[in-house]
This record gives sequence, C-alpha cells and structure tokens, in this order.
Amino acid sequence: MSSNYPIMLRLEGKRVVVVGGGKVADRKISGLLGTGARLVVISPEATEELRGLFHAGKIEWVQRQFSNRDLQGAFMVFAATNDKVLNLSIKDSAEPHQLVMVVDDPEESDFHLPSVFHRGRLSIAVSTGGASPTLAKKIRGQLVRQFDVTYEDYLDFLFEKRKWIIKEVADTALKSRLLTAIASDEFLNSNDREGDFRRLYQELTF
Ligand SMILES: C[C@@]1(CC(=O)O)c2cc3[nH]c(cc4nc(cc5[nH]c(cc(n2)[C@H]1CCC(=O)O)[C@@](C)(CC(=O)O)[C@@H]5CCC(=O)O)C(CC(=O)O)=C4CCC(=O)O)c(CCC(=O)O)c3CC(=O)O
Ligand SMILES: NC(=O)C1=CN([C@@H]2O[C@H](COP(=O)(O)OP(=O)(O)OC[C@H]3O[C@@H](n4cnc5c(N)ncnc54)[C@H](O)[C@@H]3O)[C@@H](O)[C@H]2O)C=CC1
Repeated sequence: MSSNYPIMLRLEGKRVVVVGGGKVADRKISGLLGTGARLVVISPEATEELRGLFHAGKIEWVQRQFSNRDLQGAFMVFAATNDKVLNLSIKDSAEPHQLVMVVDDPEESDFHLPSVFHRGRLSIAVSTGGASPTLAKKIRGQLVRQFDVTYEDYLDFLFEKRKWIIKEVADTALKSRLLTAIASDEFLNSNDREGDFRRLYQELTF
C-alpha cells in the first residue's frame, strides 16, 4: 500500500466545487470557510446551514443538478451526492490536474480530509487513512484537551520572534540556540515571554 502525502493547501481565490447539498457536503463546506476559496455548491437541495451561508454571501449555490461544465476552472472538487454512480462519473469527467474527492469512494479519490482543529497558527490534523473517521475524531478530541488555548498566543509569539531572530541574528549557533529555547515548555508556560526573551538574549550575547 502506498502512503499518503500530507500538505497544507492555500486555497485563496481558488474555485472549489462541492456537488451535493446534504450533510456531508455541509461538513466539507464548513471546513473550507475561512480559506478564501471561492466556494460553489451545485445541488437542487441544500441543508439549512448551506442556505444560510448562501444568503450571507459566503458561498455560491447553483440550485440544479450537476452538469459537466460546473467543473470548469475548479481547482478542487467534492463529489458529495448520495448517488454513487453520479459521484464516480464526476471524477471521470474531471481533468487529470483537478483534485477530486469522491465522498463514498476513498479509493477513487485524489485526497481525503483529516480530522482537524486549529489553535491560531497551530493546526493539528489526524488521519487514519480511511480506516476509521470515528477514531480520527476521537483522537482529535484527546489532542484538543492537550493543546489548549495557551497555544494561540504562544504561536503568535513564536512567529514574531522567529521572524526577528532570522532578520537580526547573523551567528548561526546563536540563532539555533534562540530558536530552540523559545520552542521550550518554559516559554510556553511563561507569564512574561517578552521579558524572558530579552533576558535570554542578553545572557547569550553579553
Ligand atoms: C476517506 C474519507 C474521505 C473524506 O475526507 O471524506 C472519509 C470517508 C467516509 N466517511 C464515512 C463516514 C463517516 N465520516 C465521519 C466523519 C468524518 N470523516 C472524515 C474524513 C473521511 N471520511 C476521510 C477519511 C479520514 C480518516 O480515515 O482519517 C472527517 C475526519 C473529516 C471531514 O469530513 O471533514 C470527519 C470527522 C471530522 C471531525 O469531527 O473531526 C463520520 C463520523 C461522524 O460524522 O461523526 C462517519 C460515520 C461513522 C463511520 O463510518 O466511521 C464513510 C462511510 C459512509 C457510509 O456509511 O456509506 C466514508 C466513505 C467510505 O469509507 O467508503
Ligand atoms: N466522506 C464522508 O465523510 C462521508 C461520506 N458519506 C457518503 O456521502 C454520501 C452523501 O451523504 P449525505 O450528505 O448524508 O446525503 P444526503 O442525502 O443528505 O445529501 C445528498 C445531496 O446530494 C444532492 N444530489 C442528488 N443528486 C444530485 C445531482 N444530480 N446533482 C447535484 N446534487 C445532487 C441532493 O440534493 C442532496 O443535497 C452518502 O451516500 C454516503 O455514502 C457519508 C458519511 C460521511
């Protein structure tokens, strides 16, 4: 069995087409909100949530059955209807470069989704490779407790400090010591990260 290759996609401005407007389409769309993708749902029916998103201008809803031309210009496609034959034919009519997920056929899909949560810049994704989405969800629940909201501010601190270190510190040994130090539990749990960083920098440079 070949292994899957995890990546973090930047979808800003890209057309993402979800065919179907049921519970599964709904969950896929909610994971895509906030990515900046141009979200298009093609389906004669849609859930309450999807209708709400359409009325709020967050998604486009083409209220009719799927037609092959809907795939034009799509970067990513979810074949998420309750019609297995149609879902497969959507995959068949896509261009080879389009990323297609067939929600009821993992083997025919170019990708599948992990169970995800975000703490600001930190994203944690769990995948069981199709073995058990339920287990992926359960493991996510365990990690949510372990990686609490503290990480949100902490990641912002790391982001800013790392940018500063890369720009200001030329010495590679010092750079590496600083980057290692700020990624420690001491900084995670500190009440005064800025102060601790100043002190550490002084210790190491004077
Ligand atoms: C292959 C994959 C492709 C894909 O990405 O869709 C896929 C496929 C299928 N899912 C099915 C069922 C369920 N999926 C969920 C939930 C989630 N499914 C997700 C991902 C994936 N699902 C990919 C594999 C990920 C992995 O293995 O790690 C999550 C993680 C992410 C997301 O959807 O955003 C999200 C949890 C999010 C969260 O809350 O954290 C639940 C539980 C629930 O709803 O509570 C059930 C019912 C219980 C059960 O079956 O376990 C069926 C059977 C349909 C049928 O019975 O016909 C298929 C089709 C098949 O397996 O053939
Ligand atoms: N990958 C995943 O995470 C999961 C996948 N599934 C699979 O996903 C399928 C869909 O599940 P639900 O969303 O619960 O079904 P659903 O019955 O709630 O929704 C199906 C949707 O497809 C639309 N549809 C039907 N024919 C269409 C057409 N010709 N063109 C456009 N839209 C059309 C319907 O209007 C409806 O909105 C199920 O059959 C199941 O096998 C189920 C659970 C999880």
